[in-house]
Amino acid sequence: MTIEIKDLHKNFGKNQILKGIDLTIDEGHIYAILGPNGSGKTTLIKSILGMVIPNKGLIAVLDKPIKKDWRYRKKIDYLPQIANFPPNIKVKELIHMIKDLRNSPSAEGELIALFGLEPFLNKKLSTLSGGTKQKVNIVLTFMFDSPLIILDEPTTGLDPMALIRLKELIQREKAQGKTILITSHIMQFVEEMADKILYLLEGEIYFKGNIGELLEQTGEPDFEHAIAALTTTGSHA
Ligand SMILES: Nc1ncnc2c1ncn2[C@@H]1O[C@H](COP(=O)(O)OP(=O)(O)OP(=O)(O)O)[C@@H](O)[C@H]1O
Repeated sequence: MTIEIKDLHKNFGKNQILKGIDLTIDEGHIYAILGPNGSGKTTLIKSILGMVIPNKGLIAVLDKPIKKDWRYRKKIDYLPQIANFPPNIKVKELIHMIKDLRNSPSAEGELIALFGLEPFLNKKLSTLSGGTKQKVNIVLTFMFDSPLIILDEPTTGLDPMALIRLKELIQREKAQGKTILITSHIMQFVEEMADKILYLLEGEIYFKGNIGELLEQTGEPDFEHAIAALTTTGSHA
């Protein structure tokens, strides 16, 4: 398996966000991490990345516990929900900076062409539109060749053409046997991309399974209504 999580707890002050998450993420699948706003999706992702330190529990990535050993991070490509890069640097400078930091082979040229970013390479980040910034972030995420890819709200601000490109890119990575975790509130995107659904509610994994199982369990006619039904009624999976 790629990731194993046991009894993971995270509090922010008195706020219990994750209340005992047990989860196995298998290689070669696309997992959607779903749940209402504030349910802890980003907290779970950041725990896997070592950016949030759990209060209790164990996380192992690629068969190694992540505690006190940060080298595993080189095996993960991460697209954050909100990327905070210095506004005054140019797109090509940012790409070079990230390449230098990672010091791994990268394939940014093809991705720049795929998302039509050539005209923006000499522009400062602060002058870009939201969607163009997101395309730059996608290039930064996909230009390395890591076995695990984590995408937090990857579709934000993308136009239809860029969305099609992103979907092709994700499928291509999956076909190479990579493991991909995605959070998104766009149910059509999730339905098209994910083969496993994880639904977080009140600090626990409330549902885990594929879309067929979700429809069967909720008795709803389609995916969007099934997810909505999990929030309001439903029973533990
Ligand atoms: N650093 C922090 N300090 C205090 N509280 C935090 C911190 N990070 C997250 N939280 C709280 O933890 C809860 C879960 O946040 P998180 O961002 O994980 O939710 P989410 O499921 O990703 O939400 P969304 O769908 O809105 O992106 C929220 O109530 C949030 O306010």
